[in-house]
Amino acid sequence: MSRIRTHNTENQIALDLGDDTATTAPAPDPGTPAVDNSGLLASLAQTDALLQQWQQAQWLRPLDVGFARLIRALSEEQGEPPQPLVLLLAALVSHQVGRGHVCIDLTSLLADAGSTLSLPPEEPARPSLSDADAAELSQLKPGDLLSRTTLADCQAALTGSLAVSDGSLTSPLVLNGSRLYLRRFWRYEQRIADGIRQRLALPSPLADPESAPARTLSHALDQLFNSSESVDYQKLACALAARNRFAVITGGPGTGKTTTVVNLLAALQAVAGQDPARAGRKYRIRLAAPTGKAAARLNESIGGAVSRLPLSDLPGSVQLADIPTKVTTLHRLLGSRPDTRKFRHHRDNPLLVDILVIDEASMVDVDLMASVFDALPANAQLILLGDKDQLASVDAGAVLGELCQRALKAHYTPTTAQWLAAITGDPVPDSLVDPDGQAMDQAVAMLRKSYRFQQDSGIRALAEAVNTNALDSAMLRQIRQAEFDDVIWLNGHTPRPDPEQTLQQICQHAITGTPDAFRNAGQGRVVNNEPLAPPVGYRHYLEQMNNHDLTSGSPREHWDALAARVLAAFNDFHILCALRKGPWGVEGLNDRVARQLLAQKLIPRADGWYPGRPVLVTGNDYNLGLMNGDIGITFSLPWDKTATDEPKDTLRVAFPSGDSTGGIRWISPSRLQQLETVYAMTVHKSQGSEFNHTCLVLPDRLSPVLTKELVYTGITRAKNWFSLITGDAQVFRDSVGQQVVRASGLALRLGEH
Ligand SMILES: Nc1ncnc2c1ncn2[C@@H]1O[C@H](COP(=O)(O)OP(=O)(O)OP(=O)(O)O)[C@@H](O)[C@H]1O
Repeated sequence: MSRIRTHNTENQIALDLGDDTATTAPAPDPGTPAVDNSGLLASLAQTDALLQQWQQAQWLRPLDVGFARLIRALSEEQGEPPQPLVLLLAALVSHQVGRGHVCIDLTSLLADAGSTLSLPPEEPARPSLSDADAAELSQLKPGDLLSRTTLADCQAALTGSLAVSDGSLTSPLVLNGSRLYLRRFWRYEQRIADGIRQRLALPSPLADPESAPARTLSHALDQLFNSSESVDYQKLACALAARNRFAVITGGPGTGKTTTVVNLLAALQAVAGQDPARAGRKYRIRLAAPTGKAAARLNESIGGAVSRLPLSDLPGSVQLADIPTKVTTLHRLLGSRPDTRKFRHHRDNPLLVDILVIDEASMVDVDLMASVFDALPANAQLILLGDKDQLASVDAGAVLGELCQRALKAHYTPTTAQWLAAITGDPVPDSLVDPDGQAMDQAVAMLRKSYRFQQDSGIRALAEAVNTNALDSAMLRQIRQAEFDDVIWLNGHTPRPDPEQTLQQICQHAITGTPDAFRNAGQGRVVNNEPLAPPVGYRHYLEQMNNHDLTSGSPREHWDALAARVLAAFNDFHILCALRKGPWGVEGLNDRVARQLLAQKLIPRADGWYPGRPVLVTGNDYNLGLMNGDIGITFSLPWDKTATDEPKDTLRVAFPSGDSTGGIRWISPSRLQQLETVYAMTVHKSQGSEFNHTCLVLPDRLSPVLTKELVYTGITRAKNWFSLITGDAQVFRDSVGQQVVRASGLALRLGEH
């Protein structure tokens, strides 16, 4: 039987899923959707009509329907029209990729189509839909259509289709057991799995604990760690990661991921320095993060950690210059080019690197992770750092989460446990040993102790309660009654508050940070032996902005220093939302907060460009050196005066330089293309950031985006103060009960070998 092939590349047929206009397949005549007696769609035309209706109701994207049509057109071109079920599944797998899944798991789909697909969505259908159409839609949900379909039916229809293969052919769809993929995503997953497996199979020169390199490692770790704990998980993570060409170090906020990786790099350089075969040549190390913001944050923390290294105590004459402190974005590292998702570095032009460390790896999607593996030399070491419990990447995949699925119990084999004990001197707890541990388990280390938060920290206790599904009435009472020093639930006593009043309360909170609501009005806290200022709101940075005596004659450095202070002050408070749209979302709250700031005369206007406007960059701009996620603040500067004119103020947006110099880039608003005002941002966008005081706003209705991971990520963005405001108290509790489960086959593939 002949199979559908792509014309030139596999991507052509798999469509560019970022581009809604990518398909040209015509829309066949819509008939009236109907189901036959078996509950299945009777014809291709009816299937198409149904998909079109779902598109009209915004249940599906035009891209999803376009993809199904393309499958039909290509099959018909080859004289074998597909079954209606194949078209339906094609549209649904495309829909799932749009929701962050790498594939669709047919077993879950058939067991509970409604929640697997999140269809119908909880948001109301488009208002333009007529009552009759809406009524019809309500009868034809994917769950109803598939209620009498079995996995065997799906597999038979798919394997009988020209558009589907097991991956050995360049068909647009790939079926692997019960998982159906768009081919492009199947390839990403395969490239990642191959890259990991190949690295895990490489022999390690450290495998024999009695060998010279292993003894050097052990000696270096002893110098780097001097914990009195019975098991030092940081030291254990270093040893494990040193042994493998691929390793993952996961841990919650402040568990010492940065500290651990700096020690690891120092230990590896010590081993390299002692290795006669390398003749003193140290490893070429690069540090990267998925966003500019995450890279900047690591830049800030890594310098300090490197400067504290006891280098003179280490073997191998490790120098400060051997440990990098500059962090770049992954896109920059790989060499992104405008208008293509192909990078400059790939298999045929690999990166010149021996060790690559990626921080905030939970934000890396399958597409980017596959590109990382492509660009790495085969024997280069890859170390992923991140918090497995955070939200997964915005785009498809949850690579870090999947790799860390078994991290809690570790599953180290007795061999690994003995090796770790020999190298670190600490016995591995029995609870972490499993004779049936898989190869991947031997490369994952979890940090288990938070050093950033004090024992009595409410932020830490609340984050842990959310993460472990232990949000009990005692915890709710504690945050309602401000029993912790650092956490408040501003309207926690009101189960269903008046929406308008709550939105006003959010705006007021945004201005002052409501210090009085915190225990002791936020006074008297000491953190790291330093007194901590009470929590603030946005008034704080706006006052900093106006509180200066600079003039048009002031040197540029003074303006830079002012901008740096204002940007730092802006980091002292932030509102995070679960949603983008609506009054509880970023769009509604940005508008409201701006109007409130205007009403209080803290800003001169509430729309367009004005001094004080904070902006979030929403796309990479390599010409300007700005990355998606960068935050800048608009200033009015007296710089453009000419000799004869009156001084004329000019608006410029100040952005941190993004390197470790702490410099400022001043950019004219007219040059900025992709941005939005950022008094409020989504929790998704806030990943990789940290704010002194974080306010999490949850809406008045539950929706599928409100999950445990979202709430946990929101809470852990708070460094010293956390406030919660809810449109409905129950929504907070219910959100924590919902979990993100992203369909993917990566863990399975790695477990198979
Ligand atoms: N073993 C340790 N003993 C004492 N303090 C430590 C230890 N490890 C880390 N710290 C301190 O804890 C704080 C957090 O450490 P670090 O920045 O390495 O954690 P992280 O996991 O990278 O944090 P984040 O969640 O911000 O990414 C730092 O102040 C660091 O100096």
